[in-house]
Amino acid sequence: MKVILASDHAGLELRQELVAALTARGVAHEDVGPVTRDSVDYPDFAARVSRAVTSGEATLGVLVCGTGIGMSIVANKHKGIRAALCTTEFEARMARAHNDANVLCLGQRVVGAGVGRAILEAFLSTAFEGGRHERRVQMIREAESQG
Ligand SMILES: O=C(CO)[C@H](O)[C@H](O)[C@H](O)COP(=O)(O)O
Repeated sequence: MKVILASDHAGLELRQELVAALTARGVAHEDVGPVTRDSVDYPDFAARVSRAVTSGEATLGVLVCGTGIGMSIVANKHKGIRAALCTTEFEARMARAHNDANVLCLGQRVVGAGVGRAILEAFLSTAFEGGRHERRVQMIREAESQG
């Protein structure tokens, strides 16, 4: 498994916390920035992570902005991306187990570092359940193809 992470300026510190957590846990990851708190535009970073996931360069993506909303809107415009904006561990588990979400979005202005780390842990440690959920995820793919 390889995780790719990005943020905008409003998510930089939480992203750095998550990178440190992945390093401590020994999870392969790539941090694609930004490196300073200078104001940047979240669509650029959401696109970078989304393309890495859809191309197979990374298994899962993590995007952090102020609320996580902008990142999730952009990521979900990318075909093959199922981005989940999560504020609780439960949502993160369900996003993986039921929706096979492949991008986790977090808001640094919404959740603290401890909760953010716990959400990431839940997201990474939960497998897609398949079964009835596979049929529904397939319906999402079909909806994407229909435009
Ligand atoms: O897209 C967002 C809100 O839906 C993100 O939270 C951004 O990080 C936020 O809009 C950035 O705001 P700023 O005033 O430019 O710091």
